[in-house]
This record gives sequence, structure tokens and C-alpha cells, in this order.
Amino acid sequence: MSDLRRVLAGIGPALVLLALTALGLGLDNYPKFVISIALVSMLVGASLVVLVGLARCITLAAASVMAIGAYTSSLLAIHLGIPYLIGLAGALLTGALAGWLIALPGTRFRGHNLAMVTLVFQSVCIILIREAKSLTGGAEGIHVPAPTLFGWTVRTDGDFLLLIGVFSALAVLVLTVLVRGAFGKNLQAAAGNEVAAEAFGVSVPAYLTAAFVVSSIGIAFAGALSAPRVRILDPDSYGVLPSIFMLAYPIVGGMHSIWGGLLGGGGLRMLPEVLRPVADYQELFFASLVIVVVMFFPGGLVELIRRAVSVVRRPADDRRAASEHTAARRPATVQPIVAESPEPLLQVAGVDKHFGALHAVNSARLVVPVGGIHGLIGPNGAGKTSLFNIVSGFLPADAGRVTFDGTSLLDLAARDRIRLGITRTFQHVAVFGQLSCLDNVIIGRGRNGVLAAVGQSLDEFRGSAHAAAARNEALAALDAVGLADLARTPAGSLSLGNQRRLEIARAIVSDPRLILLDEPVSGVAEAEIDDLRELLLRINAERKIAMLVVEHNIPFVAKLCRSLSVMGAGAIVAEGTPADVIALPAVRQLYFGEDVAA
Ligand SMILES: Nc1ncnc2c1ncn2[C@@H]1O[C@H](COP(=O)(O)OP(=O)(O)OP(=O)(O)O)[C@@H](O)[C@H]1O
Repeated sequence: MSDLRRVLAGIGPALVLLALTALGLGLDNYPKFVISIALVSMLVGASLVVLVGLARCITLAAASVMAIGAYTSSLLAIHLGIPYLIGLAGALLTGALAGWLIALPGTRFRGHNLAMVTLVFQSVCIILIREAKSLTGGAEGIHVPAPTLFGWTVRTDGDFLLLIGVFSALAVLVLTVLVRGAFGKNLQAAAGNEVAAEAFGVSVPAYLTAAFVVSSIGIAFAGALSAPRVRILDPDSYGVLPSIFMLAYPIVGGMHSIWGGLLGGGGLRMLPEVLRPVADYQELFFASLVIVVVMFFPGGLVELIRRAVSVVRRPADDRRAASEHTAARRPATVQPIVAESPEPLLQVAGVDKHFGALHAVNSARLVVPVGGIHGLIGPNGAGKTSLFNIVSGFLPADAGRVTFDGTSLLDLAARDRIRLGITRTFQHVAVFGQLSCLDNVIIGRGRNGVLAAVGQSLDEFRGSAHAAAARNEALAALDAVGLADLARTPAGSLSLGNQRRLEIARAIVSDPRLILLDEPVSGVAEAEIDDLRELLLRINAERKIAMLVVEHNIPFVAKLCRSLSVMGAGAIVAEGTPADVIALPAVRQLYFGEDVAA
């Protein structure tokens, strides 16, 4: 994407809000009022995209969070005489607190259970506002004073439109930068595949909490912006029905981009004005619209518009960048077999795992040397996956030692192992389907803490050298596995063979010392298996990356690995070179069911 297109994509949504504001300033008072309220709803819609669309968390508490922002700024002004600007900052803080409070139980639930959690929050908030009469005015409501900023008192419809337009555009700009950047992509990864996300350093609980917090900050800010505009705050205006109405913003507009939130928020808020001639049927029309969109346009109205204008994407730019970046580095011919060092890189010793009475892993041991390719084979139920999950950090061991280059792994969370130089692929391919191949690989770099991702999002918006370097590294990794042409393609639309390649690109981009490959050719067409083996051998030779491979396809393993361990009933029963191991009568009996005596 060119620099100009990138900047326009980043500031586009905020510009639309400013354009609407400018348009409204030339209109009569009532349209000014309608546009002000629509701008607030657009901000709410954009905020809900973060939570409902990217994090896939349902919320029925949006109106209560909006009330928290509205009451915070207003009560600070009414009771303490605090200036409006500081009141707005206060609303950001209470919004963050509300998001964090909802996230405490909320990140543990999904679907209807999460809906219930948010509904409880919504109800408790409104009850508290209603009951704290001396503070909030209770059910009768409280009058909000006209705000003053730097000596300018906001009184007229035009003043309010200007105030709301500028601040909501600023807030939408921040949300757009986050959603389009590493923060939004990592959040989608966390919501799309928790295990794969954790393997690449994306802490799922941290990202979901961040989604609740960011979204609540945006909604509370919208509440604080609209409070002086609506003039009287009363708890009934922030009840469950408005929450349901707000949930429809991203659903109708489109959940996966800021544009969807803006379209849903602005469109649905203006709908009653459009439907004024048939006011009695407004609810019916609203409900029908939601049902039609959910049934026929699950991507929302924004997807419909996208398809209509059929945005042309140009992967050629990426292809050129990748080949420029990597052409000089690739040797003309591949030396597939390199001498491995005798020095151990991964050592597993005396590892035990019980599932109830079942001894799934029984004093297992194995060694992967520096630069080596070690296979782990065995019949179904032998304990390979359990041992693999212990090594990769997704299953705690009952006893034993697992060390990587001398560092003990067993007390280290799965997401922290990538920093040591360990990555993995998955038995059932685990690409982040909604993200592009390029974004999948960028996540593979493993620098995915929430705060780091916020910084990277800013870097991407500014077009910094860091962001360009990350992109080039990812393009180089894609090129190494032959997928540079598909950099912009959504990963979910690739063939299984290409998804396996993408997993390999994502694994190598962090320059690891060890890749754990979980059944790398499972489900791959026969014709592609040799290519994948060649690819792995080339990566091992060129990048000196060691591999531990769990696989059922014995011919593949025999040609790929330099050493093998065989598991049977939880224990390692044989080890050595592939030829020696496969020739052992006990192994042939255990693995192939051959009659040893014959
Ligand atoms: N979470 C679990 N709870 C209970 N039993 C389990 C669990 N995971 C694995 N097992 C059992 O532990 C034993 C070893 O399973 P594991 O998946 O590690 O074997 P495997 O060699 O990887 O088999 P396959 O090749 O079929 O994947 C099996 O009997 C399995 O049923």
C-alpha cells in the first residue's frame, strides 16, 4: 500500500466525521441536533467494533457504560465545579474502569453467558444511578450545565455540533489506528484461535481485557460528549433497550472495520428521521433490517458496499518488495543435509503425565541437537501429542525436566517460549483465517504484548522504519515458503497445503532455533508432501533451525529426520537413525503390527 493510501485509510473515518460536522454547520438547528447525536452513535459503533467485531465478545452493557461517562463529566461539573475538559478526561478514566470491571468476569465467558454478565453490569449500574438520588438526581434526572472550554461556552446547536464533531473525530482516529494496526490484528488472532495466539506471544486474557477497556473508554467518552447536548440526564435513557439498540450498530454496519461501526451507528441513529412519515412502524422496520442483514449480509452493510465498489487489491507491490528483499539472500542451490552439531538444544528427561489412572507419558526422554531434525513416532494413543504439548507449554508435566539450551521450560508459559527461540505449527492448521497471510506472519514475530502492539499500531500509522522492517521480514518469510504472491490474501481462503506453508512462514519469521512441527503433512495431498519435505530441509539447511517432528507418515519422517524416537504406551521404546529404528523388530511390531516371530 502506498504511503498516501495508508494515511488516507488511517484518517479516512475521522475525516468523514469532520465532513459531516462541516455539512451540518450549514444546516438548520434541528438537522444540527440530529447530526450531533448521529456522530455520538458513530463513535459508539466504532467502539463496539473493537469488542463485538474484533474480540467477538457480546455486550448488553453499552448504554450503562455510556451513562458512566455522561454522569462522570456532568457530576464533576455540577458538584465540584470541575471544568468540562477535565470532566471528559474523568469519563475516559471511569470508562476504562468500567471496561476492566466487566472484563474481570467477562473474559472467562462467551456467548449467552457473557451476555448475562454484561446484562447484570448494565442493570446494577442503572439501579445505582437511580438510587443515589442526592448525587445523580435519581429517576427524575439531573440538569447538565453548558460546558465551557477555554472561555468558550457551548450553547447553540452549532456549538454543540462543532464540539461533538471535533472530539468524536479525534476519538475515531485513535480507534482506527488501533483497529487497523497490530493491536486490532492481534485481537482478532486472540479471538480467532486462542491456542495459536498464545503460541505466538498473544496473551488472550490480556487482549480481551484490553478490548473491554478500549471499547468502554470510547463509549464513555461518547456519553460525556453527548451529556450536555441532551441537557437532562436520567437513568431510563440508558436502559437495556438502548444497549440492545447499540449492539445492533456493528452488527448492521459491519463488525470487522471501523467503517462498519460508523455506518451502523450513524445509519441506525438517523433511521427514525428517515422513517418519520411511517413512525408507527419504526420498530418493525428496525427489527426487519437487523434480521435481513444477519441472514443475508453477515459482513454487514459495509461489506455490501465493498463488494459493490469491488476494491481492487494489488498483490504485485508485495511480490516486488519480497523478491527485492530476499533475492540476494537465497543461495542458488540448496544443500538439504547439513551436519548437525552434537550439542543438545532441547533435552527431555524423565517426563511424566497422568490423566487420572492413565499414565499417558511415562518417564519420557529425548534430545534434539542444535540444527538437528528429530522425529517422534508411535501408534495412536502412544502419548506423542501429550509429550509435544508439554514441550510446547500447553500441558503441564507431573514430573521430569525439559530444558532448552540449558534453560528450564516447565515453569514458562507457552507464550513466553517464543522469546527463547521456540515456535511451533499445529496438527490441525491454525492460521488466523480473517487476517491476511502477511499479518499472520507478522504475528509470528512474537512481539505481541498489548502495550507493544499499541506502539506498533502507531508506528504503522506513522509509516515508521520499524513497521516497514516488520513487514519486509514477514514478506521475506512468505517468499521463503513460496507464498509472497498471496501476501494480501486472507489466510482462511488458502488451500490446506498453502496453509501448512503459511504456518511454516509464521514459524520461521522470528528466527527461531527450534520449530516444533505437529503432524506437518496431516491432510496434505500426496503430491505436495515431497515439496513440503524439501521446504523443511531447505529451511533447516539455510537457517540452521532445529526441528522436532511428530508425524504418522513414516516415509516422510524417514526422509526428513536424522534421528527418531519411538513412543509406545507413554514410554520411549526405541531411538536412533530412521533406518535403524524402523528396522527394529519391536518397532515394526508396535508400529506396523507386524508379527515379529514370523
Ligand atoms: N486431556 C486428556 N484427558 C484424558 N486423557 C487424555 C487427554 N489427552 C490425551 N489423553 C489420553 O492419553 C493417551 C495419549 O494420548 P496422546 O494424544 O498423547 O497420544 P498420541 O500418541 O498423540 O495419539 P495420536 O497419534 O492418535 O494423536 C491416550 O490414551 C489419550 O486418550
